[in-house]
Parts: sequence; C-alpha cells; structure tokens
Amino acid sequence: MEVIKVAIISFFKKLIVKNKFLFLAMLITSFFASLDGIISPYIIGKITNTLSQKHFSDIPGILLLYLLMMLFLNVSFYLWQFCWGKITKSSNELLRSTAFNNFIASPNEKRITNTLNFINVNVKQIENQCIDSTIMLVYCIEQTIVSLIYILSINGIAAMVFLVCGLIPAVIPRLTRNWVQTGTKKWNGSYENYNLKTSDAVHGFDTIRHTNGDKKFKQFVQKALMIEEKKYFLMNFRRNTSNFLAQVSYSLSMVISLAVGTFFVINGQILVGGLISLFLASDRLTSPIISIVNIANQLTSVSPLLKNEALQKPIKKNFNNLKFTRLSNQKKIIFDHCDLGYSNKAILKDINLAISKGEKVLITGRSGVGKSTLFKTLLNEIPLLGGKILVDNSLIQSDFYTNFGIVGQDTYIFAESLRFNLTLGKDISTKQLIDILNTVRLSYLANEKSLDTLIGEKGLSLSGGEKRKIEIARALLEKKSILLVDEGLSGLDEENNEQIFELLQDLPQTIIEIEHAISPEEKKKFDQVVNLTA
Ligand SMILES: Nc1ncnc2c1ncn2[C@@H]1O[C@H](COP(=O)(O)OP(=O)(O)OP(=O)(O)O)[C@@H](O)[C@H]1O
Repeated sequence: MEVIKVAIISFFKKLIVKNKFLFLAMLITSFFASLDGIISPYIIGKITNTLSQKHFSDIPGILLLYLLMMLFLNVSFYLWQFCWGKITKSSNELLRSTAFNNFIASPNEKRITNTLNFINVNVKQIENQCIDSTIMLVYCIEQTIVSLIYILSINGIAAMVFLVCGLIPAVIPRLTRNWVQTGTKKWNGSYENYNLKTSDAVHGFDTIRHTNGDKKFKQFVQKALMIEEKKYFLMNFRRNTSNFLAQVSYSLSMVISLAVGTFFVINGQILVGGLISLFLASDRLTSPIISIVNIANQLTSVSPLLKNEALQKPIKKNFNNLKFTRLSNQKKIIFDHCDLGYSNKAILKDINLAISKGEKVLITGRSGVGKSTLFKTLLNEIPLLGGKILVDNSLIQSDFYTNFGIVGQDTYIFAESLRFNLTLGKDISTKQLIDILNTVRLSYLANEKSLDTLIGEKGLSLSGGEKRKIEIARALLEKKSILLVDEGLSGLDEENNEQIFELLQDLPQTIIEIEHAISPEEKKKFDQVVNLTA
C-alpha cells in the first residue's frame, strides 16, 4: 500500500508543481459543481413546504432562484471540465515526454517495445484510471462534505441515520475487493499470453507460410483467445456481482432511511419538505461515498503503470574509456595494451594499435572474435577492461559520441524528406547538402526537388547502397573526423560495393573499418590491416 501511495503521490507532485493554478481552479470549480448535490433537494423541499403552507406567491421567486442556481452549476461544470481537460493535457505531455526523453537518454533495443507500449497504451490507461479517477475523487469528497453539512443542518439525528445507512453499500466493494482483483489478475495473465502468441504469429508469418504451419498456429492463437475471453468474462462477472451486491444493499438502506425519516415526520421533528430534502440529499451523500471507495480501489491498480521502467530516469553509465591527450608523431588514436570484453571477462587481450590521421584501417578476424566489441569500447558502450585508449586532443568534440561517425548495415531512414534525413533537423544550407550528395556519389539526388522528396515509410524507398551513402553523408555533415564502418560493404551488389569502398578510401577522414567479405585487392588499399585473434 505504501509503495502504491508513493508512486501516485510523486506523480501528482510533479504535475501539481507544473500546474499550481490549474489545480487550484479545478478544486474551486469542482467545489461549486459539487453543490449539485444539495441544490435540487433544497429547492424541492422548499417548494413542498411552501405548497403545504399555501404560500403560492413565493413560488415564482423560488423558481427564479432555482434557475439562477442551475445556471451557476452549469457554468461551474463547464469550467471544471475545462480545467480537467487542461490537466489531462499536461499529464499526457509529462508522461509521454518523460518516457521519450528517458529513452533517448539511454536508448537500447530492449527498451523499444516497452517505451512504445507505454506511450501508446499505458498513458491512456493512466489518463482514465489515475487522472480522471483522482479528479472525480476530489469532486466526490467535496460533494460528500457539502451534502453532509446540508443534511446535518436539517436534523442531526435523522442525518446520522441516513449517513450510516448510506455507508452500508460502500462496505460491499471492500469485502469483495480481493475476489474481484484476483479475477482481474487472472485475466491480465491470460491477456498477455494471448497478445504474445498473436504477436509472435503475426511477426513470424513468413516462417509460418513457408512451413505450412498456418493450421497449427491458428489453433495456438484460438486456444489462447478462448482462455483469455473466458477469464475476461469471469473478471466482468465478479465485477458485476460485486456491483449487484452493492446495489441490493443500497436499495435496503434507502428503504430503512426513508422509514426512519417518516417516523421523524410523524413525531413532528421535521417537516415533509425537510424529509424530501433529506432523502434526496442523502442519496447525493451515499453515491459519492460509494464512488470514493471504488475510486480508491481503482487507484491501487494504476501504480504499476506509474512505476513503469519508461518513467524511471536511466542510470547513465559513464565509462570514459578514451583519454584525450596531446599525441606526438602524427598518431591520433593509440590502443595501448588494451583488454576488451564483457562483465570483466576479456575476449581480446593486449591489443596494441596506433592509427594516424587520415589512415584507413581494416579490422578483420573470425566471426565472434570481438570486432564489434572493439567499436563498442571506443563508443563507451562497455568499459575498457585493461590498458589505455589515447586519443589526440585535436579530435575532441562536444561529447564522446560526436567523435565518431558510424556507418553500419542498418541505416535508419526517417519517414521525412531527404533533406531532413541528411540534416536531422539541424540548420544546414542547401548548397552544403548538394555538395555532400555529390561527394557520396548520389549526384542524381543533388537537387532541391529531390531534397524535398519524402523518403522512408511515407515515400520513396531507397536501396541498401543509397541508404549507406546517406549514412556516410550524415557523418560527413557532422564533420566527424573518425568514421567507424561496421560491415559497411556487406549486403551490397558489386557496383555499390565498389562505389562505397572507393568513396570511403577517398575520404580525408580517419576510417576504422570492419569487413567480412573483402577482396585481396581491396585489402591492399588499406594503410593497416589488423587481424584480431582471441
Ligand atoms: N553484451 C554482451 N555480453 C556478453 N558477451 C557478448 C555481448 N555481446 C557480444 N558478446 C560476445 O562477445 C564475443 C564477440 O562478439 P562481437 O560481436 O564483438 O564479435 P564480432 O567479431 O563482431 O562477430 P561478427 O563478425 O559475427 O559480427 C561473442 O562471443 C559474443 O557472443
């Protein structure tokens, strides 16, 4: 329970700090809106008494008062909804931007699905189960207080009887809570299982098609679906049963309180109008109390969403493997007795390497020897286990990542224009872009019209070679002085392979390149070939 409270409170704290006045306005407008609970009972009671006393001339005044009160209520509701909308907007912005910023601060493959799921699904759930519920909770509490004060002002003892009777239905959800929650948990489990099975089958459609597996997969998915729907039905059945029991106790309590009220009228302790007011107002007391209990229950289910990994600040791993220093003899990067590997276990030991400015270095070695591990160490993604990597001061850029341009097999193309895919939103002149497109042998795209053409998911799809040239262009536009090429030539046809090979060789930048399939002639063109062995 404590953990639940902490997650919700810390979320609201953040939201309130950002929107103090909005929350204050919401509190005030919902208070005025909560007068709804007593206005009609008050007016109906007053009219009943006026009619029974035959003071007919007072009726127009009462009706006018009723009209004004109702208009006041309408305006209060309108303003309350306005504040509610603004709070929802702010909450969604906070949740979505926090999740996205956290991801960008520490991106990795594993967190992609969770982040997207959080942004697309969980934020809506938090809106319904947390924001809407809490705003309703505040409203119900205000309505309870207003109605309680009103019925106490009519007759203290009768008010207490009505209150006690009104509380009985509120107890039922507490008694059935565990039973209902177990139903929800069971459904959640089966829903996840069904989702996983469906997602697997949908993503693996090619394998299923090629292995004639459609019948079997239909059965797997159908079975998971039937279990999920059965649990879903049972969850709703438990919820409905709990509601039914609450409704029955509510009906009983209404009858009891009316009977007690009638007794007070017979005894002359209250007027008929007072009884009607009391009866109507007590309903406006009981309903919000039941809602308060239900909402409090519901809020407990929202805390796992607020503790989602997407909202947690990522722990920044700062390895600082690179030592920036003044290097003599034209050397720009030196690997000095380096041990590289994972979890303190070196897979490459005692690596020594000295690379000069502008050198083209080929890294080779059998699959799994540790070529990518070397890049990961340079990029500070994993710690250097031993030795030193010295980098010349002249290469320092604003942070470690900006020291290296990376050209890999999986160039990501954004569903935007070619211009955006090159600039990535930065301010770079058209002339520079045209020059760079010519440099990377994409001359046929080096014009304004092509620059503004949509590419990626929304437009033109590019070939593997074109994508790789765009990645090289990005690195060149960023003025990276060292390029790390991770199998930049693989998967390309002969023509593109040759073109990109030549392009990289002709660049003035220092290039460290990992390649598998490289011809002996191409090999000779490198300044250094480093054959890694474990
Ligand atoms: N995150 C990790 N944790 C532990 N071990 C890892 C991790 N990533 C890779 N390895 C292991 O380190 C070894 C070297 O992997 P690496 O990817 O550097 O090889 P590679 O030479 O680039 O291989 P390939 O040519 O097939 O891409 C492999 O045995 C791999 O299983």
